[in-house]
Amino acid sequence: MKADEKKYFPMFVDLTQKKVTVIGAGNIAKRRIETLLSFAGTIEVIAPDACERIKELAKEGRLVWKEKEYDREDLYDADLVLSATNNEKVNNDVYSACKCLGISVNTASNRMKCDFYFPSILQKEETVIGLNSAGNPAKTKNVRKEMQKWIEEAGEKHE
Ligand SMILES: C[C@@]1(CC(=O)O)c2cc3[nH]c(cc4nc(cc5[nH]c(cc(n2)[C@H]1CCC(=O)O)[C@@](C)(CC(=O)O)[C@@H]5CCC(=O)O)C(CC(=O)O)=C4CCC(=O)O)c(CCC(=O)O)c3CC(=O)O
Ligand SMILES: NC(=O)C1=CN([C@@H]2O[C@H](COP(=O)(O)OP(=O)(O)OC[C@H]3O[C@@H](n4cnc5c(N)ncnc54)[C@H](O)[C@@H]3O)[C@@H](O)[C@H]2O)C=CC1
Repeated sequence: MKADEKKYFPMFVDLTQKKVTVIGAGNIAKRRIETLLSFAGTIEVIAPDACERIKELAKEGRLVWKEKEYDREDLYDADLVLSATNNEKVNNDVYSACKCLGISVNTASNRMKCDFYFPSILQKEETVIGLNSAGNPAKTKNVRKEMQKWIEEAGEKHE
């Protein structure tokens, strides 16, 4: 099957007892961590430098930031790995190591190196809507914005 003919199955996964290891602590890592905060048991971030928000979350004890460059050892106790550094070589190494270790991995810089795609998420009470467009993030972002409007409008109608 060609990559652009694939469809991704929306499996709703229990991460509450799992450890998610994020390599990199820039914009993309931050965006994804903000989403994961209410779902994942433990979040560990590996990066020599982190954006302000990630530093703040580390201070608040909501994640663990290891201020260092990535080593393969960082992956050993991970249940799920997100690789989001701005260094393609590092992202590729994280991907290869995870494949050897049997850990599910997402590589933000390369759609071909993902066991799963990171969803766009909408939440209302206990309902979670996860969106994916089989590798078309711009489309997903537009659909998310449209749906957000519908949900807000529907809420207003019921007030
Ligand atoms: C395949 C996928 C794999 C994965 O990473 O999971 C992937 C891959 C890549 N994205 C890239 C670029 C951008 N991605 C976004 C945004 C989002 N990307 C997300 C998911 C995914 N992105 C996965 C499948 C998505 C699907 O099919 O639905 C979202 C849903 C979730 C999230 O990131 O939180 C979030 C929208 C959230 C929302 O707004 O609701 C924006 C826009 C922006 O940032 O504002 C840009 C800028 C340009 C543009 O618009 O295209 C690049 C090139 C990187 C480079 O330049 O090197 C790659 C690499 C590649 O394609 O190989
Ligand atoms: N999938 C997606 O939605 C998108 C993916 N991207 C991809 O994500 C990558 C990251 O983007 P941003 O977060 O904006 O970059 P950024 O420059 O904000 O952050 C990069 C982070 O990687 C860390 N890093 C660099 N070398 C490292 C190493 N050896 N070990 C551990 N951490 C290391 C840095 O300390 C920094 O925290 C981009 O290179 C791009 O390819 C970009 C836009 C959207």
